[in-house]
Amino acid sequence: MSATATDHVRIFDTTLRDGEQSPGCSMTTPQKLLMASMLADLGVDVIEAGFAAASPDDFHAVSSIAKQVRGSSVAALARCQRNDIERAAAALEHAQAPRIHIFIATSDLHLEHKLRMTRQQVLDSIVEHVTLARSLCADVEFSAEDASRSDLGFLVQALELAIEHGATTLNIPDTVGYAVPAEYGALFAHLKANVRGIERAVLSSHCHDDLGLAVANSLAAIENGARQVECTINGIGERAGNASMEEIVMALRTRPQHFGTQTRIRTQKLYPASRQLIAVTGSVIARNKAIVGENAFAHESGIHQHGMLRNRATYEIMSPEDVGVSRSSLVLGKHSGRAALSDRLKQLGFELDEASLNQAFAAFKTLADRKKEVFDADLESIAMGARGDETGPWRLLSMQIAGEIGHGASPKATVKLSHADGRVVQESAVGDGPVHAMFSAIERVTDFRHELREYQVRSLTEGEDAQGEARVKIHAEGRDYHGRAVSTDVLEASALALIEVVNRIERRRTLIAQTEVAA
Ligand SMILES: CC(=O)SCCNC(=O)CCNC(=O)[C@H](O)C(C)(C)COP(=O)(O)OP(=O)(O)OC[C@H]1O[C@@H](n2cnc3c(N)ncnc32)[C@H](O)[C@@H]1OP(=O)(O)O
Ligand SMILES: CC(C)C(=O)C(=O)O
Repeated sequence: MSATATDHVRIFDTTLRDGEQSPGCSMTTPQKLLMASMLADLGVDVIEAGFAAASPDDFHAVSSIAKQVRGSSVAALARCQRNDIERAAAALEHAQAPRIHIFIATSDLHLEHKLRMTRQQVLDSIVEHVTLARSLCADVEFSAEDASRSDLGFLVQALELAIEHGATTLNIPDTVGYAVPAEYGALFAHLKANVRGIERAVLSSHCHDDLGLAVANSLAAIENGARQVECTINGIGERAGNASMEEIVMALRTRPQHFGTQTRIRTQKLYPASRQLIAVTGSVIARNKAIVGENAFAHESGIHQHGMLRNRATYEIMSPEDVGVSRSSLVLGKHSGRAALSDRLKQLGFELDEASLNQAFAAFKTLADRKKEVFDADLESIAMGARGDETGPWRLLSMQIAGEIGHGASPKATVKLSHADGRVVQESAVGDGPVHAMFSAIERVTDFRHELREYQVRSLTEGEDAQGEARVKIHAEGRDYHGRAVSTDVLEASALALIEVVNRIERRRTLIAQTEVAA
């Protein structure tokens, strides 16, 4: 495909090369292979697999990725040195779409103090090494390292020579994260207008985050003609990191009119890719990191939660599902209000009247002042305390235990329950003990499969007619439910605690069904 055949923004992912240059982010070859296949699946256009001449291990990683990855180009970085370029070409031998990426600095600072070369020597080196790379690979990218601090006239000269000798992508790195958006954008506009032969190449940005401007600078480059951006998952990279892929991709997607161009990334895979990188490197990200941070779609304050419940667009500019996060969460904490509490309680199967909700809300605020986050189990306890009578649909009419009780015995329980729809159902079951037998019988009556995770009974009062409390933790339909009931008979309390949970789950199912019908 010619450089100008399409106007989409190519994503050049350098997680495995520049990303790996972040201290603490080294990856083994199998880890790199895992990440590379994830990147290909994500839809990145180019995977920079490494710097083949850096070490035998790097060579092996690049060549393994080149052999295995299909669907994305695979690039290897090389200095303007024959050996580097030949090693890159050798490592890329089996790639479906290989790219040699060569670089040399163009700023006077780097020329004088690092390379100890004159401008003319750098120009000669570009000619020699772009020509060599092109003789070994049809796809050659040239990077003018420290471009943003280079003399503009000299930079134009260097880029023109690179195009003339076969480079098809011209990368303009802000190597030390020094540029600001207006300036970096203007640099691209100038190059687009003034570099001879630029229409034969794709202009590319490569931004570092030393001033926290890597993404803003990349977007300014796109606004001014860049059609490749170099970036990394989670923004990892040398020093403060590189531009973060997920932020660039979602900025283009969220503001299509503004940018007028898109990437080909499958955005639903952004969050899984971010999690996989964290798992591989052990390098965590800030909770508030845009797009993929733990808090990116979490809403805590009452006014926001109230707005979200009415219409998500009030406080969300993109949907979490679009980046692979299953749903936004209303985190219940000290800043939450009644709307969010009532919504979460409904999801847990509690329909509270206004007085009970007010009582629950007061208890919730007291707890939230003491705890950073209030969990579902806390809410269940609060709701159970606030609610008056059991609200069905199942009601216990009678229960009987027959047979011996004790080691090796198999007592039989018979329970009779009524349902709000008019049914009266009786079932029996045997079990290892009376509670087991009774829970099995209730399971038969309600036709509801569950797994008992925890069961506790305790005495609340003293004496022969002491009140016994039973608590159950049930795992059903992918989550845990807590139930509690009180009776002078602990077996009855146990049955009521289980029925309490069964009822909540049934009410929750009804609520979901009603919501789906309404939607
Ligand atoms: C901005 C960037 O991210 S650039 C990429 C950074 N990545 C890496 O450095 C990859 C890991 N690097 C390495 O493993 C090693 O540095 C190696 C194997 C590449 C080189 O190691 P050494 O040969 O010991 O050189 P060393 O790292 O000390 O110095 C770099 C040399 O490359 C030269 N050099 C730097 N950039 C270039 C370039 N683009 N083209 C040609 N020569 C270059 C330097 O002038 C220096 O040369 P000198 O030794 O003659 O003074
Ligand atoms: C080699 C180039 C692309 C680079 O990593 C930089 O300039 O930061």
